[in-house]
Amino acid sequence: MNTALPPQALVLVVDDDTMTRILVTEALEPEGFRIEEAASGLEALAAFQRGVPDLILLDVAMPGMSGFECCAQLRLLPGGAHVPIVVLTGNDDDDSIKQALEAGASDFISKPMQWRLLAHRLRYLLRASSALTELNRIQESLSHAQALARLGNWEYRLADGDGYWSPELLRILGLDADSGPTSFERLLQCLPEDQRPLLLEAFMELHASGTGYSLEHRVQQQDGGERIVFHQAEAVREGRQVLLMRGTMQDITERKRQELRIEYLANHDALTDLPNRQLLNDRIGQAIVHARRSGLYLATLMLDLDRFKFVNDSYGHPVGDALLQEVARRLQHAVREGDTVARQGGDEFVILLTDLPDSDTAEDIAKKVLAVFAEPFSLGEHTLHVSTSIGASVFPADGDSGDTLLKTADAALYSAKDKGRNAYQFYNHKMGVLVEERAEIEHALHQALAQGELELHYQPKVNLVSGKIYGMEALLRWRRPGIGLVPPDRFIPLAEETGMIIAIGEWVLRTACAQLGVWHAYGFAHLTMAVNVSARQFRQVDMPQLVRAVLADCGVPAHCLELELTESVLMQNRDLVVRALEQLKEIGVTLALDDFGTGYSSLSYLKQFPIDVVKIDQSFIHDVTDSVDGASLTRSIIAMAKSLHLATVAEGVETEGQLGFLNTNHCDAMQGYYFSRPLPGAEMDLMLYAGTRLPPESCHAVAPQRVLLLVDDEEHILSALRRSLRKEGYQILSTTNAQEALELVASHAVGVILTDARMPGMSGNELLRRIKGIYPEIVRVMLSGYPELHSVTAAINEGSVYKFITKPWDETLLKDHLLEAFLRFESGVQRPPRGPHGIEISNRAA
Ligand SMILES: Nc1nc2c(ncn2[C@@H]2O[C@H](COP(=O)(O)O[C@H]3[C@@H](O)[C@H](n4cnc5c(=O)[nH]c(N)nc54)O[C@@H]3COP(=O)(O)O)[C@@H](O)[C@H]2O)c(=O)[nH]1
Repeated sequence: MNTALPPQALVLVVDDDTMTRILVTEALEPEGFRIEEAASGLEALAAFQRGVPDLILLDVAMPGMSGFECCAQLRLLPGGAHVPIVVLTGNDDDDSIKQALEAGASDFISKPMQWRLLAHRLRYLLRASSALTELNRIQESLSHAQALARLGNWEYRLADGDGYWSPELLRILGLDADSGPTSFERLLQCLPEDQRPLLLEAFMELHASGTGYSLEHRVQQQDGGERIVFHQAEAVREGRQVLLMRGTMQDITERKRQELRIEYLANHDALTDLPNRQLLNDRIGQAIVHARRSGLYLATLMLDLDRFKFVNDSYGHPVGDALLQEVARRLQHAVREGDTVARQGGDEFVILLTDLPDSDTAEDIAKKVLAVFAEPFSLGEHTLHVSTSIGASVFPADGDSGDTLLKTADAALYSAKDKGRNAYQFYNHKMGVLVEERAEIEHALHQALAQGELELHYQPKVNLVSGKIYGMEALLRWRRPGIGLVPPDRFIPLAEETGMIIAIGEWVLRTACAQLGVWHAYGFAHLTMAVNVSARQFRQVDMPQLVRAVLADCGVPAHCLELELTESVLMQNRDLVVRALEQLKEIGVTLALDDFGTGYSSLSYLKQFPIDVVKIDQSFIHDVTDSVDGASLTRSIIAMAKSLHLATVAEGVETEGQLGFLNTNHCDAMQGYYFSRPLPGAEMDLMLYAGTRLPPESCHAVAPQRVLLLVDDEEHILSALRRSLRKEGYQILSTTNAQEALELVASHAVGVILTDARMPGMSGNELLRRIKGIYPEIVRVMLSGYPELHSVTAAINEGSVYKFITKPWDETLLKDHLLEAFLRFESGVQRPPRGPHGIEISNRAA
């Protein structure tokens, strides 16, 4: 404790008697004090406000303001509360002493004073005051520290039963300082009844033997609130006798809450609040023990939502999350309270059914769970129809541990998915064989890359105008020791699932580019190489960076590398994929969309990605010669791709008929067994050196250009239209004169005519009527500032107009409508106008 005296302490001497002031000064100054004098109470107050002294000597009997009054007022001044004030009283004047102490005096000195001792007395008082100030400071600091640590303390003296509770202890107990005795009995009453025996026993032991205690218990505050405290106590003994007991009590409510929350989160899924995998495993373990004892059954139903990825990708993650929450809610309602619905992660849920009388009951519940999905899900503005697949396993038949029950349910889930969506499947032994087979392939595949068992075969792609090989597709094979050549379908899905596709995919890219580099070096510098990229590679690998590195390592120009992506690549995390594809385009790589037609393929969808090539899936090509649908779908895909300036490659061409169809419809390139199967690099060398190609009669001429005729009597309209359409790749003819339009149609292979309605000489209606009569295949579009009903109905009645576009036109829609008109022209079908009265006026989306 710092109780050093101030050097040259300042003493304010307040006395109306000049002689007393002089004598005090004479006695104190030689002892090192500084003196300030005041002859009245008012002077004293003024002097105090000029500078706070270290001590005040104050006469009580003064005219005007008395010493008592002055003392009381000094105490109220800033800094006045703790200054020692010593009053000067008459000898044995008990009343004055009492009155002065009540007014706030610290001490008194009776007159006549003993001048010799005065300095000693004042020094002692100054030291005591300094010690008191320091004590107050420490007390305050301790209180702050206790409040900060939420830790209070108590003491209990056995001799007199007196005790002390710190302010923080009172706060923890929810009590006021003056709300009663600080006894142990009262402390005990602060605990809820069920907790009291715990503390009582510990306290008795402390009292009897001095053994300290550490307890966690609850306390009940007066307002009903409860806190959790960590309570420690010890005894101070003299010999065997306990003199004092003291303890601390720390409020650990928040920490406890957080611990409980952490424990909860460790066992629950944050999105749905359902038990997570860890808690589920625990529950299955307990349920197995219980089922063994009771002889009852239990079942695990493993659910995987059908096409959940599509929901996430199409509507965004917030909708996906809301769907998972709603599924969790419905599943909980569908089962009994004692059953567990858990979320394994992603869109996978597991239901643990306990206390089943037989395994048929599990089947009934599986049906009930499927029915839960019958009702569409209303998620904000979206209404979604979602189904699930369920794989089920039953204890004890399908597994006697949590792990095996989940594995067998998972195998059954695979089979349920295979059956199609919205189905359940119980585990059976055959699935077990498949599971083992998978495990074995997985193990062997791990070795395959390191042991050089993977190889690439190359399938040529042929240009259908020149008939020449212009590129290759690299196709992976696994030469498995003792088994032979394993096709990729048998192991790529597994490699995808396990993540091995990352290393394998990089090996494929490097090997294919290295082979391309060799072919370029041997004079086949025009060749391109297509490499398949899986969805997981795109998700987990920085593809642009990898491609850049591989191209640099192999010395292959970027435009010669083509990456084949499936729609599953595009459908995941759309923004990320678009960014990566744009970077790949910047590098100069060609991007092809593989297996087109099998997924969600649509025109608008294709427009979103920087794709260069569309590969028409072999299932369509297979059908072109013997199915009307196959033929018309393939024709539409080719026309649609052309309209987007994308090249088309037909996959899986096996027959001359298929090739003929592709030529007739101006497909750009083909690939398939008709020309060559995929071959090892060395065999492909021979084919390249031999210059193998399609004969000219198996090829077609360059596709004719689309010819558009614009007719309007106003030249500025024509030039605005030409400007709007200049990048669409059309051959544009234009005229201000309807008669000349007829001549242009006669001399050019016009596909679509776009004409103004009102023109001098011959109206647009008349012009189109004549064109329809002579060239019915030309698609006729009217551009009119006056969509008057009579001219529209006349044109419709005659079937002479395919579409109306009103002036002023929306540029994007104009392009879309003309493109649609050309597609119609190319498919050879003139569709009648539509709408409630057969009218279609198209300056807005039709
Ligand atoms: N992520 C990766 N996927 C790859 C890789 N290598 C191949 N694959 C994919 O595996 C699938 C099966 O490929 P594969 O067994 O090689 O079959 C290809 C051709 O052999 C086959 N094909 C070619 N022409 C014909 C034909 O005339 N008839 C017929 N029945 N089949 C034919 O088609 C497959 C072409 O594949 P693609 O052009 O990619 O669609 C397949 O999906 C491959 O993509 C790899 O390294 N990584």
